[in-house]
This record gives sequence, structure tokens and C-alpha cells, in this order.
Amino acid sequence: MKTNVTIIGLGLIGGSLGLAIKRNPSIYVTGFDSSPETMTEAYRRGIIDAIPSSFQDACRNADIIIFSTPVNTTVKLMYDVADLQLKKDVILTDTGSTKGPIMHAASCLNEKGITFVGGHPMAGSHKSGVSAAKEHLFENAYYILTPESTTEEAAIEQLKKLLEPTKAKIKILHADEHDRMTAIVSHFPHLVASSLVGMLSAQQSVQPFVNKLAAGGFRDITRIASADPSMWRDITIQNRVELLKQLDVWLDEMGNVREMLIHNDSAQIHNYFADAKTFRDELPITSQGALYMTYDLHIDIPDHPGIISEITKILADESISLTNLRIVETRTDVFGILVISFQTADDREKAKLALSRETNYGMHIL
Ligand SMILES: NC(=O)c1ccc[n+]([C@@H]2O[C@H](COP(=O)([O-])OP(=O)(O)OC[C@H]3O[C@@H](n4cnc5c(N)ncnc54)[C@H](O)[C@@H]3O)[C@@H](O)[C@H]2O)c1
Ligand SMILES: O=C(O)C(=O)C[C@]1(C(=O)O)C=C[C@@H](O)C=C1
Repeated sequence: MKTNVTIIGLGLIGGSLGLAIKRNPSIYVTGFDSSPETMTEAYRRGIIDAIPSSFQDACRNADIIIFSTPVNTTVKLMYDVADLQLKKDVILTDTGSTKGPIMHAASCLNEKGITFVGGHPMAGSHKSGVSAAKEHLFENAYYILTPESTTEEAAIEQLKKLLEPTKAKIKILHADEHDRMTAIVSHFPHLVASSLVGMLSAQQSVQPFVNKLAAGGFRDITRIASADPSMWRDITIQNRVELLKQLDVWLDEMGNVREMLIHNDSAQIHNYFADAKTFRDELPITSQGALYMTYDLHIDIPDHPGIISEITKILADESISLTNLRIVETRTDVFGILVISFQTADDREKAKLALSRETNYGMHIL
């Protein structure tokens, strides 16, 4: 007997979930999206097994329904789904980055005896849409569930079982606690990233060359400013109260930085950076969690034309995908270092093997 799972919203997160849960052959996925092209693409990529004719049709026979729509849409859909004819023991969940307003809207379901358990995988990207969906997106990441105090343990267990193939680490939290913590580690940093980009943009008008100097550091700290503005508008509005608290903490912190600069005490300035480095270096590294870890292979390469295509061809012949490629050092007639990033340690190992078969370049994993 197959478990019928319906995913509403087949973008980055819904698409990635579809790919991951379908690793379990007893899961049958129906996928609905407001964009017909997205549904067709999801079916073509094997993310879903069936395209329903409507939202109602998608939900009717589902054992589990996952809402993976933008958070404001998910709030609205809670009321829409409450009016539908659903299976008796259906379990509803979502993937929204905020939990309070969605849990609040879902109380209309609980009143009708329908189980809703909030959910949020703490992994993602600044990219969106079905084309960005990846089967291993959630591996090793925390996946938060926010049940009501009255939720039956069996429903939580059923969701945990469904999510097992994602290889995420399930953590139960209260919705308020979730929103407080995600404001700190996710939502406020997005505001800071966008504000830094805004500062650069404003200052460029008086110093036109300045954006050309925006190198690795600026790009690293502002990567998330390239995320979907509508998604972040909704998250910001839904978690506004916690964001205002974080803003006060930030303004205090910037006040301290200002004092530090006025005092110009070299030991104090050193300690400011040293304390931050110690704390950051000790943050847990997971493949997609608080720190995004890539699997880098450093290759000593001779500096001659065609070298990059030679290496990428070897990887392509073995069907090994890479996520990034950069040269960190290159001077005429001297060996340069090519750094290739992979999604998994396994891919990196396969690449190392293939390259050592075909070339005599030195390779290092740092
Ligand atoms: N992007 C991230 O990094 C990330 C990480 C974790 C959780 N989330 C959360 O997951 C949810 C989905 O985010 P995403 O990044 O996959 O967004 P996305 O834009 O990639 O996908 C959203 C999908 O929902 C569809 N959609 C919109 N309105 C709909 C409706 N009324 N009915 C059916 N489909 C509809 C869109 O067409 C789109 O395909 C959001 O709630 C977001 O907060 C995002
Ligand atoms: O990696 C990114 O680009 C993300 O922004 C992912 C990120 C995050 O802030 O870490 C964004 C929103 C989510 O709800 C969870 C994860």
C-alpha cells in the first residue's frame, strides 16, 4: 500500500522534498502548483508522480499534505483547505520559514479535527523555483517541527518517518521559540545583507568605481541579498516583532562598535575580531545547516590554455556534477591552484579518482 503525499508549491523546497521523499518507493507524490509549467517540469524531473486537475483534486486522496508555498500564501491556504473534503486521518504540514502566523491560521483546521504540524527545513538557497530543486538539499540540516501541545504523538512519528529519506535532523520546537531563533540566524541576517547592498548602491553614485572593488568578502556576506524579494517581504512581515527586537540588539552592538572606534584601542579592536572568529570557527558545520559546507578539491594545474575544459571534460565523462570552480592562484609558467567544489564528499572522491587516472596533477583536500 502506497502512502499518498501531496505537495502544494513545487519550487525550491517543495521540489527538493519531492525528490527526497520519493527515495522511499512506497511514497506516491501528487504535486500541485499555481504555475502549470512548474507542474509539468516537476513531473518531467520525476519530482512528482501525478499532476492533479485542481487544488481540491490534489488534496482529496492525500494521506499527508505538505504546503511549500510562500508563507503569506500558506496562511491563506489553511482557510481554503479547511473547506475541502479530506481523508479522515490526513496530516497537514508546511515548510514555511515563519511559524507563528501559519500555526495561528491552522487552528481553524484543528477545530475541525484535522491535524496540522508546522514544519521548516533549515536549509535552502538564494535561488528559487523548481529548477533549483535538489534531492540532497536537506541532508544533515535541522528540520524543525512545531506541533500543537495537543498533537497526537502518532502524527509526529508519521511525519518523521516520511522525512527520513531527506536525512535531515528533526527537532521539535514551539512556534514562538522557532520564530525567535530564526529571526537571529536567518531573517535578520537577510535584512543586514540587503542593507549592505543598499549602502553600496547609494555610495556608488558618488564613487562610481567602488562596486568594482566588491570582491570575495562583500560577495560572501551579501549572497543572500540575491534571494527572492517577495519571499523575504512575506517572511519579514510575518516575523516583524522578532525582527524589531533583533534590530535593537544590532543598534546596541553598532553603538559598541562606534565607541570602540572612537577609543581606538588596538587590543580591544583585536579582541573584537578574535572573539568573533573563535565563536564562528566553533559553529557546527553541516552540509546545509548554519554553515554551508562545500567539498573542495584543490588541484595543482599548469597555466596553459584549455586546462579547465580538460578537467571539466574528465568530470563530465564520469557524470560528476560540480557546484563551483575557481582559480585561487595563477602566474605565467608557475603552477596555479584550481579549486573545484562538489555537493558531496562522495562526488569529490569520485572526481579525485577520475582525475588521478587521467592526469598527473597534484590534488589536495584541505
Ligand atoms: N528558499 C529557502 O531557502 C527556504 C528554506 C526553507 C524554507 N523555505 C520556505 O519554503 C516555502 C517555499 O519556498 P521556496 O524557496 O521553495 O519558494 P519558491 O518560490 O521556489 O516556490 C514556491 C512555489 O509555490 C508556488 N505557489 C505560489 N502560490 C501558490 C498557490 N496559491 N498554490 C500553489 N502553488 C503556489 C509557486 O509557483 C512556486 O513554484 C516558503 O514558505 C519559504 O519560506 C524557503
Ligand atoms: O542558504 C540560503 O541562501 C538561505 O538563505 C537559507 C535559509 C537561511 O537563512 O539559512 C533561508 C531561509 C530558510 O527559511 C532557511 C534557510
